[in-house]
Amino acid sequence: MGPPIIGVSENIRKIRELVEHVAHTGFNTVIFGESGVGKEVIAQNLYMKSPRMGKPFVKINCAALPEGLLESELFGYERGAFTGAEQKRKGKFQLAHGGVLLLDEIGDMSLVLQAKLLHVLQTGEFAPLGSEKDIKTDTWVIAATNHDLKQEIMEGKFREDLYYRLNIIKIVIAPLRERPEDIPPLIDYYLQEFALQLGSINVQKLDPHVVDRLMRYHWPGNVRELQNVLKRMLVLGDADKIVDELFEAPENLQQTAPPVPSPESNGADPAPPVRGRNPISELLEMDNKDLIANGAFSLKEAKKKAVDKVEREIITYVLAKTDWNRSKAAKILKVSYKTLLNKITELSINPPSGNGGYPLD
Ligand SMILES: Nc1ncnc2c1ncn2[C@@H]1O[C@H](COP(=O)(O)OP(=O)(O)OP(=O)(O)O)[C@@H](O)[C@H]1O
Repeated sequence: MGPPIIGVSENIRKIRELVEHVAHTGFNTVIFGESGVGKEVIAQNLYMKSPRMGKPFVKINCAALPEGLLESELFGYERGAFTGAEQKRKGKFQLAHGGVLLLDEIGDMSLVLQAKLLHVLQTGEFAPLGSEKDIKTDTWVIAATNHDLKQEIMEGKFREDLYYRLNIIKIVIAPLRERPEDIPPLIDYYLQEFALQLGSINVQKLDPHVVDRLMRYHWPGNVRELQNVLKRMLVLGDADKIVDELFEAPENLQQTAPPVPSPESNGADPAPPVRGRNPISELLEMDNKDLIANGAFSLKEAKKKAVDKVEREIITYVLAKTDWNRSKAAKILKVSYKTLLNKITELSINPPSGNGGYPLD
């Protein structure tokens, strides 16, 4: 079964406590959190600490299957229930009987299936497709989602009655970037795990400055992404280069996580900037080393670059909002049409390719 719940943050400590309290109750539970944040681990730990341990733990991803297939996977079917149903087949509710059914990505379930699920939760019974007879099920349903279900209810995409049925216990896992203190223990745990998997006896430790940099990264893929980085480090070595690449990936340039105060600093000292890029080099689109090399940097030059960058961003934003209509954009920006044309040329602002250039305006 899955790993223990690793982490020292307030968020993870509270969740560990909650798991201890909830596991024996079998109350329906919804686990909220971004992808890769550990929703399945929490569900597995709930199961492992419950009296249902040893009975089946069944998982189904509601986002991965089209409605018809998801329905037959959940409830099963009789022979001849639909074209192609040559054999009777048990559904996940039957397979999970006595144990746990994890409904992953519940926010993606269609309204029709939501109604069926609600019925099972209310009555403890369901009928496989093509069957007249109801089957009893004693299944602990744990749902997971990275959607805001309250918002989905407002938009008419998720049933409110189902939400309240499922959501007796609510567990919210914070993204990894909001709990960087969990990164060192996760690193220790997974380096050991992966070293074992690779058959190596010597478990490597990461250099503290590498750990420090990893704590500043914003981890869009959360713990799953951290695992992948650690695997790369074990196989390829050169941890520093791997972290450089992490920060230099184009989608990550603007998104360094806020500095993490070190325990000694009482939060008062700003953390040192990440090597390679910092907010100034970001703004000026230069690497740190170029910034201070051979007189390439002057306040005047820096100011011009920064102003150009801001102007380019604002003008592009307004043009995109006006469907690239320059006279409308000039009015919004309160500059003359001619000034805007000059800026567009000077700053090389073009509509996205495939947009067919500027419309006649
Ligand atoms: N707190 C944690 N302790 C130990 N391992 C963790 C923790 N959080 C996540 N992991 C590990 O990270 C990986 C991704 O976690 P998991 O599959 O539980 O995420 P998820 O939120 O269910 O993702 P998705 O929404 O994409 O299905 C797994 O291998 C899991 O074991």
